[in-house]
Amino acid sequence: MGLEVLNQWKCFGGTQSVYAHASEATGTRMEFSVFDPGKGPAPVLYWLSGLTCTWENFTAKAGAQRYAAEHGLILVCPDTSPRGDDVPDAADEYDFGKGAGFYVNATQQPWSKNYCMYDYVVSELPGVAEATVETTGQRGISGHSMGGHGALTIALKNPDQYKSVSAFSPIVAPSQVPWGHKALGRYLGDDRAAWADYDATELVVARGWNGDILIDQGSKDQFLEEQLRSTLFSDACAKAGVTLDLRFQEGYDHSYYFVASFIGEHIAWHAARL
Ligand SMILES: N[C@@H](CCC(=O)N[C@@H](CS)C(=O)NCC(=O)O)C(=O)O
Repeated sequence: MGLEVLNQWKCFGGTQSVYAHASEATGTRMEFSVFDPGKGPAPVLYWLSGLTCTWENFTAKAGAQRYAAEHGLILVCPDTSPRGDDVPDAADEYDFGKGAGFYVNATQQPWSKNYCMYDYVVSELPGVAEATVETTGQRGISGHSMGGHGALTIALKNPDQYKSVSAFSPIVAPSQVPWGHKALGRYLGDDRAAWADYDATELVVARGWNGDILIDQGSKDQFLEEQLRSTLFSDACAKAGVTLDLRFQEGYDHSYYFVASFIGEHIAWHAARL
């Protein structure tokens, strides 16, 4: 399967690339970005973005390349859903359909044909993205909001594949918040047992985590109380005996200004563990 180079820029001594390919998991053309510091084999940090995003939000707004170059990490950022005219969507809803794949494998019609973002990120993207760079074989994962949910659930379910996990403003308990009720209910159906397999708060108790976890959460995040509810996850980690550093950052909101303010610390944190 061919890889199309959509763009390449020199950036902090390395290369920022954007690629497209035909995905087997989603049955669509998928785009993703890769930053390579270009100094030989490096670990890979996967970044999963939030609602309404593509690979571009993090790549253009977070300012992560400076720190990735400094610490010698490759960055890979996928899209947040399948795209294309033939892909079902909920056009008037920012929190469902395109731009809102929730990193699950949908089981319900009409979503199940294309909305297989879990398989895409876990089983297909690493092979495709890592063929463009030289890696050490080590992988970490992080993300923002819906992407924080993706990072936590994917790491907890695949500890052999991801050695480090962190998140910004993550959805930690989709089974208990409106964004999650809507997305999991429609992608997975009414059976709440199926939701538990994509719920970090449930997964950390069921599976544990052999390492520590870092979460940054803005205290003035407009979604904190209704949708994010970070302390549900810190309570679950305490119960599971998992070390979580949940940092409430005073005065910060949900935006990429917040992500940009702390991404350097997350990259250093991952680099120390990979
Ligand atoms: N008010 C936003 C709600 C969605 C939102 O805040 N999305 C976050 C992730 S949950 C984001 O990163 N948006 C894109 C950006 O800030 O670049 C909208 O409707 O676009």
